[in-house]
Amino acid sequence: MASGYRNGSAKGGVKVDRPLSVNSNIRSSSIKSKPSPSPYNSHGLRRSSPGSLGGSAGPVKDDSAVSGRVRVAVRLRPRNAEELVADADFADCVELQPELKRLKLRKNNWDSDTYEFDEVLTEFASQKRVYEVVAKPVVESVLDGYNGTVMAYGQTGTGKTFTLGRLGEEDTADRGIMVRSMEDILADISPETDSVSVSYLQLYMETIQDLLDPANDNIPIVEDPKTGDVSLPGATQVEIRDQQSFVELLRLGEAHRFAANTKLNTESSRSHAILMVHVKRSVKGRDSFLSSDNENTSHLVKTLKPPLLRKGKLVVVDLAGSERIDKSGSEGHTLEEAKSINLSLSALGKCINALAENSAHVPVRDSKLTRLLRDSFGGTARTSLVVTIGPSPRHRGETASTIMFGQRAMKVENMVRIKEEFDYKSLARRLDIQLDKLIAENERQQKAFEDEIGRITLDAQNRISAAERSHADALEKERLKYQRDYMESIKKLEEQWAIEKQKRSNNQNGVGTKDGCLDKTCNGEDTAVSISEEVAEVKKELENELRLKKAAEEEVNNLKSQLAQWKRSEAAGNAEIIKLRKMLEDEAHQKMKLEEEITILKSQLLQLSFEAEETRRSLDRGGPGKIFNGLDSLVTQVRHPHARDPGNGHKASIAKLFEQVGLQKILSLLESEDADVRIHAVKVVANLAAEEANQEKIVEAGGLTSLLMLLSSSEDEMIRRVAAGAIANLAMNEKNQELIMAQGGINLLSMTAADAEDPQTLRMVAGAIANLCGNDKLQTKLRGEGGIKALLGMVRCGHPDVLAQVARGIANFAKCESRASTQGAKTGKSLLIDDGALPWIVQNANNEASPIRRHIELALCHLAQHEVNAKDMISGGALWELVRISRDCSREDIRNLAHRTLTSSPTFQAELRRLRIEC
Ligand SMILES: Nc1ncnc2c1ncn2[C@@H]1O[C@H](COP(=O)(O)OP(=O)(O)OP(=O)(O)O)[C@@H](O)[C@H]1O
Repeated sequence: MASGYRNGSAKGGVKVDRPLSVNSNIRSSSIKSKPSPSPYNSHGLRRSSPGSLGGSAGPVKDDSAVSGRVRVAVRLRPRNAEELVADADFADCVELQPELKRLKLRKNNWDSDTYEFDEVLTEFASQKRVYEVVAKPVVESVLDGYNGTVMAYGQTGTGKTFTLGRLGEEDTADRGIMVRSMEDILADISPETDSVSVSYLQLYMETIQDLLDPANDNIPIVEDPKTGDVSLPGATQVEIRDQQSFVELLRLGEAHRFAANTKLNTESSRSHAILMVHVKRSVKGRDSFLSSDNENTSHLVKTLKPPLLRKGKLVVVDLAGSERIDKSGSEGHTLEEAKSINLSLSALGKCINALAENSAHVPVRDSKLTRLLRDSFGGTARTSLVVTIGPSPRHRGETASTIMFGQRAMKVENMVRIKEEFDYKSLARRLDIQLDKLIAENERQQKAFEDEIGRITLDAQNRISAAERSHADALEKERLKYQRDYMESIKKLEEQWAIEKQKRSNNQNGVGTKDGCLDKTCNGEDTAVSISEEVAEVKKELENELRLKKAAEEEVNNLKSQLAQWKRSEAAGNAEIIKLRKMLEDEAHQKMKLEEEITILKSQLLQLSFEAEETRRSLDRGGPGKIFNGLDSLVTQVRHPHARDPGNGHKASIAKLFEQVGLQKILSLLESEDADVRIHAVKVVANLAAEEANQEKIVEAGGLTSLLMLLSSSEDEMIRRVAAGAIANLAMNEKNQELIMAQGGINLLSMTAADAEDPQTLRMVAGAIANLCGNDKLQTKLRGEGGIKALLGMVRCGHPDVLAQVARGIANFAKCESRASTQGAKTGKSLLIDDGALPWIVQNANNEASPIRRHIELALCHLAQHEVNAKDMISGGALWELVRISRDCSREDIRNLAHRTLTSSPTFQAELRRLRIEC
């Protein structure tokens, strides 16, 4: 409202309290002038009567706001019974000059102030006239799509409710503005395209209550920050279809309104009542282009525009009475009510003053009343105010204050604006109907088309069958004709033959005349010759026919065999296609399997490259043989106590020792009585075992067995540590791995692991087991003999070197398992999971030591490649780690592997979807 109020200007040039002499006869009288006509001093209404507040009407442009001053009428109530008695000896405090639209407020018997209003309604003014001048122009505006307000202000008991809310059920002449407004609205709208709905509320003690649903008693005011429009979406809105239901609603609302019996009014309203009438109208004429009868759909689409919807809102406000608390005799709760009413009315007064004076600040937020009326004063609505006054000189002060309120309100300029918007809903509805029609039409055409095709096909088929039939008939006729001709010619020939035969026998019987005999004989011979020629010819023809028939039969047979062959080859072709298709499917299947294998091989390659890198780093640092670095000097001390040969001489001296002493001898020293010698011997063996070239010889010579013996029998931890280191070196070779397992190595290593405290011993043991974990054939045995548990048991020491070996062992094991699962050699979930490795894996998946982290990341990827592990991994929290690896792992290849693994597993995918995690 603040902006709305601020926009108000005093264009009307209202001069308040500036005395203006209008009649020299009236001494000391003064006129409080009516504002000079503003260029926009009309309501801009087409239908308002000349007597309306609107005055001369001018059209309002649809799309722009125009200035519209608040119109104010004053209405005087007739003396009531009490006043007729109490004020019998006194003149009224006001004198009205309706024709001049002036009101004189008596100061005393000889002096008065004169005020001009837009309309002055005497105590004799009918309700009809009051409606027509105060409200009708506003109602018409609302019907045109503007917001409008009609409000009554005045001292309690002066006729506000009488003016606005009278239902007029006993005497229709008494109908007030609310009832008459709805009558006009319902008469003007079209029920097919327009709608009217109402809300009825009261503002009581700063809370807004629904008069149509009193339980709804704390309705918030919602202000659109863009448009400044105020609405009460929490209020009940009832659609009105007829006047009777509206009157019922008003009666219902009135029954819920707070009222009290005060000294000044037995039925005094203690709340501000607000009736909101929402009028929605479709603007005709603009949407004719949407006619669904239009056959030409392209034309329809080209001209498609949404229809316009005009949304006018009429707000009728029956304010609670302004009153002097002492006069109204309010006390207790009624006193509180009175204070609240006065507070809100005074907030309204302040806002109107600020607007009238074009003040920069309008205190609109001081009360709910002013917030509700922000559009009515200084906003976009057409506003008409009726100030009601009583005649009693005893209430002159209140009457004067009401008049001043009205005078100031006359200075408030609103910028009235039409509320018009595109009716997309209606457009959508229409388009839906249009679309349905088009679809139905399309279906109809489609059906007609299909019917036509069917008809043509049937017709063609009939014609073909008819042609085939007539062709067959013709052929048959032809055949019969030829057959008949043939039979006839045979018959003729036979007859001829019989005649000739007869003739000949006759001739033979007539022998006696020599010449005649001779002649006859001669003739008979000629005839016989010609007949036999003819017979020969017929025979020839017959043979020819038979040959042709045979040829035709052969042709038919030939065609038949061709057809059979063609059918055979078609069947063969189909079989070939099926075969090829099957091959194609097999190929696709094979390809898929190969792709899977490639993925696994890639992951294994990754593992191997990682291990190679680790080994290289380890070698750079001194490697697993680091603890043996001192051996050279130790051996030298045993064998050559004075020698000092560090660095490069180390390997050379061991090799020399190997050559000089011989392997058997060195190995036998492992069982020496002398503990020192045993220590040095085991170190020498360990050093030799670090060289791949020596490993086979050591094993062949029984070195592995001796080293394993040392693990089980030696009390000395150093010996056990070095022996374990040597075994770890030997365990790098696949053949040795099997031997170690066969000789119960895993048990011995497990026992050593369980007893040892020294991290370096544990590191050696873990390294040995980790190497064994990398052997595909030993998986089940290693696990069965407790290898995984031994490995996991060593994590208790917490030393990063030990943890790195454990992680390597787990990664090796997971890799082998993954390989076995892919090849179908293993079903069921991972033995690592069965042995409880998952929690440690998950816990260390993000270990800050990169060797541990990398091994575990790889182990997780291997485990995740098999759907059978997915559920345990999810419940164990491994999914989060996989997601982390797929996002954050610094190694792109591992990152990609994790991502591939996650996206190819349906179980992981389902869980990720459930958790709404993008991967
Ligand atoms: N113009 C009028 N002609 C006849 N009677 C009237 C007129 N105006 C008011 N009255 C009567 O005066 C009394 C008080 O009127 P009304 O209740 O409308 O006053 P109000 O201003 O609404 O009072 P409040 O503010 O206390 O609610 C009613 O009995 C009403 O019938």
